[in-house]
Amino acid sequence: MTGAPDIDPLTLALQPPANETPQERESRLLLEREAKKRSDLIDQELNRQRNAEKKAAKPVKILLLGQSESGKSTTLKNFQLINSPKAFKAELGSWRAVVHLNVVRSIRLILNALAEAEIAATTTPGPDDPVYPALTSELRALKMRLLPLQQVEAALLGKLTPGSKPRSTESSDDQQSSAEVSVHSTAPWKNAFSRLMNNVRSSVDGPETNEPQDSKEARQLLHACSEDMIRLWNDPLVKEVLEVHRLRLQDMAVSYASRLTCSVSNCLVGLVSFLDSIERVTDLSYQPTDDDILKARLKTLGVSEHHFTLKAGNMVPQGWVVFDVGGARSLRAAWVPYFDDMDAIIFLAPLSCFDQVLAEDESVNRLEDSILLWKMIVSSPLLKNTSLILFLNNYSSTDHSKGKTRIWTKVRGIRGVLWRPSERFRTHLSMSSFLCSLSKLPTDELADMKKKFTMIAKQFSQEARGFYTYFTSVTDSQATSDILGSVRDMLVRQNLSRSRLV
Ligand SMILES: Nc1nc2c(ncn2[C@@H]2O[C@H](COP(=O)(O)OP(=O)(O)OP(=O)(O)O)[C@@H](O)[C@H]2O)c(=O)[nH]1
Ligand SMILES: [Mg+2]
Repeated sequence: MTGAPDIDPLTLALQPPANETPQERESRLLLEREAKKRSDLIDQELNRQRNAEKKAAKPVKILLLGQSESGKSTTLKNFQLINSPKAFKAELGSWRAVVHLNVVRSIRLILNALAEAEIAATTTPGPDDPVYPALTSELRALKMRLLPLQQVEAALLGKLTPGSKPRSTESSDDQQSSAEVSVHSTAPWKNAFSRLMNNVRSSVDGPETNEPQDSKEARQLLHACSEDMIRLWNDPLVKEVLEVHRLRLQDMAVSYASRLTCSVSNCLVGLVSFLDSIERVTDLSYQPTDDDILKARLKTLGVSEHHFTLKAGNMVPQGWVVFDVGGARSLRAAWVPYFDDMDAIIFLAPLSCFDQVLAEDESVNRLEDSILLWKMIVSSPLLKNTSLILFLNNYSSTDHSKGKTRIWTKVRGIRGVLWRPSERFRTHLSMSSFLCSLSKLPTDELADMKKKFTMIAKQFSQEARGFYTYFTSVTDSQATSDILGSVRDMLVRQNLSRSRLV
């Protein structure tokens, strides 16, 4: 069959007119070239925008690193408080249980020290040994009356990780008695607590009505012991016993003893605030404040991931992911898989660790460990392009009552540390409350500390990268909010400039 040739109408329309003159042809081609140029430019711009959007849509990833008790989880809580306050509030009930565990645990550590004092009274001390004061009959009676609190601790811990034993980095029975409250970050501990306390809604909306019997009993027992706990903590003899206990055990090379010492000293530092607020936190209607939650100690095991949507200035809100890790030595191998693809590391170096040893290894000074850890992180090839944000933490600690923390102030001989506080610094610390004094530390000492970490960052970084330092006190929510605000703005700017939008 024959007919008209099958010509595409669009091709037909685009064909040059049949009677086109050479000048018309010339100007048509010129117009076509210009149109093509414009079209290519538009394509290029669209591609660039697509790539930029792809990059901008990628969440900003931050990894919190540092040794145990350096303040990583406290920094994360600040992120939550600032960026998802509703979720933070919804967890009040869960945190109340953690605060109660903190109180019970610190009381138990004091009772342990009193028990040591009683045992020591039956033996003859060495010529240089600090000697325990004799316990009064009132103190002995107090100790007996507070023993049932151990059941409260066991009950709360038992509910913390249902179906499994509460985790601990320590193993023997004795050590178990001084073990820290810790749960694996993948364990649904908050759900477990919620079930235990059955109060997630009521903690937000009003009084609890449906609390399980065992947890109610635990709270009532805590409330009933409140006066005795206050009396114990305020007894000057107890302070003396704790001071002698610390000095004695510091000089002993017995592993368990040293472990207990550092447990007492390191942990009570974090728990003192609750010992000073026993009446308030054991009240039957107690609801934790934001401040309480920031100070409540719950050791992290494993790595946990937290998602936020943050808005910097008039920018489009952006996804952020913050990773919190367990800082104990045995948990550090789990960090490495997270090194890849991080935008920034926030490293927390605690300033309050000159005279402390690691809870998990009493032969290691905390400051030395922190410096070695910083070196390892700075020189890691996986992190060579990652920005470093250093929080020199505890700089301004105004949140502890004066005097009561004085027992932890003695700076004793530190052998083999990479950075040694000067005589002036040591005198300064030993004269005043350790925690309270940090806000008044000689500025040249702080500058030295900053210089030390900065030098390592410069010396061990394989490539040029962002490096920012802040003096922080992450239990101070206002100050931390300002710092996290500037970290956010800085990372947003950095991300934008990487995606060439600015
Ligand atoms: N006063 C004061 N206490 C702090 C500060 N930072 C942390 N703490 C306390 O120190 C304790 C330990 O803090 P965390 O944030 O749990 O420490 P971490 O680094 O997460 O420790 P791990 O989970 O064991 O790795 C808590 O009781 C905190 O309240 C600070 O800046 N000032
Ligand atoms: Mg933690």
